[in-house]
Amino acid sequence: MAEPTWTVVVPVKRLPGAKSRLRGALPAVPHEELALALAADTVRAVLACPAVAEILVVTDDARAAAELAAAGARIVPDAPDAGLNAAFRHGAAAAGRHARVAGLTADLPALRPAELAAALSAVPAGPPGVRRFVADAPGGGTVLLAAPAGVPLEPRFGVGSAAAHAASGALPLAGDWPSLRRDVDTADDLAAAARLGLGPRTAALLGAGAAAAPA
Ligand SMILES: Nc1nc2c(ncn2[C@@H]2O[C@H](COP(=O)(O)OP(=O)(O)OP(=O)(O)O)[C@@H](O)[C@H]2O)c(=O)[nH]1
Ligand SMILES: C=C(OP(=O)(O)O)C(=O)O
Repeated sequence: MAEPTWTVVVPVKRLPGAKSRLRGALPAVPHEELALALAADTVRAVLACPAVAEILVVTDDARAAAELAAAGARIVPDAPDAGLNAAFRHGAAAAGRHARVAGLTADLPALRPAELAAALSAVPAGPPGVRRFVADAPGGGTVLLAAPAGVPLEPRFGVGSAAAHAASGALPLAGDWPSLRRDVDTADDLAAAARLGLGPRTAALLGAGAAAAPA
């Protein structure tokens, strides 16, 4: 059984500008509803993960902040307002020096708490203090970056981030965690996530045709 030792930092962009590659994927659904649903299902799964002590959502979006705080997240204003890596660093700083911090993207609507727990449990607790990352399903991006206590997160998310994290000394975690690796950037990604089983907020938007994840 995983111990609740991790602080997970999840950045959420202001909804009107978020998930721009997904705009129009569900023509009947306002885009901001979809972006918020992806984040809400991600946060819900993190909160249900037995390895997680606290979730910090870094956002300046008032609507996302209200909903995710009500769900149980601690909201950290995106004071740097300088993109996702600055938001990750800011959240990690708010977590404190003694926390084990993991950064997670907010676009994982199929995430299963047990897969997140398995990935976090695969991070060695002791020396030498190397950061670990989980690449996304295509392999080029990153969904999770974890640092041992006292080690800076040093996030390098963005295009080609898996290679950037490796080049910065982080090691990949190799587990078979399909729901963790399934980030949603495009309509095809959303269909792939639906095949895995979506969380309830995103499933409701897709309608009765989408498979809901088991509780
Ligand atoms: N707080 C904060 N979060 C961000 C920022 N930029 C991206 N994010 C979040 O970082 C994560 C990964 O970002 P992307 O997958 O590139 O998401 P995106 O920028 O919303 O999507 P696109 O517009 O399609 O590039 C998502 O959880 C975003 O909400 C930012 O400037 N501030
Ligand atoms: C943020 C990332 O990319 P994407 O926008 O493709 O999810 C990443 O993989 O680091």
